[in-house]
Amino acid sequence: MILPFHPGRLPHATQFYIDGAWVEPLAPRLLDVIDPATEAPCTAIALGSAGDVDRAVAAARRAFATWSVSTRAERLDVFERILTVYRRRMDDMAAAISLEMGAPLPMARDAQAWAGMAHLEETARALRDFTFDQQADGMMITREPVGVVGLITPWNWPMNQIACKVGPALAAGCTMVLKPSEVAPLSGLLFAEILDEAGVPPGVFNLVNGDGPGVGEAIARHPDIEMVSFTGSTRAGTIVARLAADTVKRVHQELGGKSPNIILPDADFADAVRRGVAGCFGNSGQSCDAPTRMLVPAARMDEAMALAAQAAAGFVVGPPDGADTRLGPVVSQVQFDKIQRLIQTGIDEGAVLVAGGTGRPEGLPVGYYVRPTVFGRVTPDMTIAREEIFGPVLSIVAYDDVEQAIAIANDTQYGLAAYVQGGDLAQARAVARRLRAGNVNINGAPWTVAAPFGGYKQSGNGRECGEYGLTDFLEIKAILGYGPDA
Ligand SMILES: NC(=O)c1ccc[n+]([C@@H]2O[C@H](COP(=O)([O-])OP(=O)(O)OC[C@H]3O[C@@H](n4cnc5c(N)ncnc54)[C@H](O)[C@@H]3O)[C@@H](O)[C@H]2O)c1
Repeated sequence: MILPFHPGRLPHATQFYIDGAWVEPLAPRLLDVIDPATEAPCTAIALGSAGDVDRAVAAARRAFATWSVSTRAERLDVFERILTVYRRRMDDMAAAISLEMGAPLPMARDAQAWAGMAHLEETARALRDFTFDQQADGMMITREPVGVVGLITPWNWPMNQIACKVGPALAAGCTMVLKPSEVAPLSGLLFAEILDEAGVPPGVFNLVNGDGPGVGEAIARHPDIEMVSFTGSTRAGTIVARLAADTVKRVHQELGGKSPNIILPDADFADAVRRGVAGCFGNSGQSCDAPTRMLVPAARMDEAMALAAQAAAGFVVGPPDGADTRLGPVVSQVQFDKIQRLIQTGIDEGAVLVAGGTGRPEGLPVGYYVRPTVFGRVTPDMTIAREEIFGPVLSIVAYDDVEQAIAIANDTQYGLAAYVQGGDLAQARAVARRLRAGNVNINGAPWTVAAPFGGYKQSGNGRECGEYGLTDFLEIKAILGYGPDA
């Protein structure tokens, strides 16, 4: 059994991890960390400034001289040590994530904290087999670390995102400054403790907490940072890209989504609808790749609405440590208010509410709890079919034929993920190829950490996970002079 996390277990919450040591911020400024289940502060962190970023970048720059030329074996050894400590502290990590962002404890352990470990394992595997040098056509093509990197992460899958950046940066030979989300900073602090105990060389990994304008923007514009890898909203991602342009940084963005889920006419319909509802509501709807637009044949809209409403009723909302809880609170007042506003907009624009609605679920007057909500007869132009809601809110949209389904699916500024359900696998695969998204899942195929993850269009650029993630942290150098007359 996982015990709820006590913030007293994080003795360095108001410090930063720079050059292998816990240090005080240059100018103390505190921010309460709010437990979304109680709406009360559970601890406080320090918010950093551009000066703190300078210190961290200087440490990373010094460490780059040695870490960038470390051997594969030395890096793999560091991964092994990190994983040993991570596995030992897995329950602590799960409890910290549950406290900071509200995930039910079992999910916080078996999905959230687990994902961090799985990405580190997969990155180590990719590193073991990776080809850094290739000789061909009189050249040596060699892949080298891109340099000092800035990593900015969100609150919704906090360790998943941190591991997806820190892992490949380490494997590539980069040194780094991480800024976790200030909304959910406990897991990042715990992760820094893990790397410290694992003996990651000083300066290779640095953590500065802070908000977007104070620390995120200082990272984005810093002249001594060569690349910034950002996961978060499209709004903040574009600010980062603009600020990074002056120093011609490489910018890797993992941004928002509004992913379609096409249920083809020959799918096992009841199963597909139920799976779609579960996919949309998981993590209280706070996943960038959630299938939030369910596309069904027009003739089966009523059936889809009934099945989805029935499925929604099975999602017990409650406190993260509740025995029956499937959905915890959403992360913050800001998110709660945004979701409420968008549910109301769905009603106002004429979508048919078949489950949930505005207000808190019965019996949960405190905490950012949202009613699992399903709208039917949503048209593609409605706000709830276009905007990322980031809560447990499903929109069911009708299509007349498969061509129209594909057109509706692709009619979005986003392109992160897509889903296809169908009996004829060849047809489902053909539809998958026509969807403009970085990940397409057919018939609920099991997820794998080896799958490259990233967006088309305004969902971002670059790819994370495994070998593809590692590649994104490398520069390519051609050394001519390997020909027959060299
Ligand atoms: N594509 C993906 O892989 C992926 C994964 C998870 C989340 N997301 C997206 O993240 C969003 C939710 O996360 P969020 O609310 O934490 O996003 P957010 O953009 O508010 O914050 C993300 C991070 O960016 C920082 N930030 C905010 N403003 C900034 C600025 N001006 N300059 C630099 N940094 C800034 C924040 O402090 C935080 O660390 C959703 O849109 C979701 O789709 C995408």
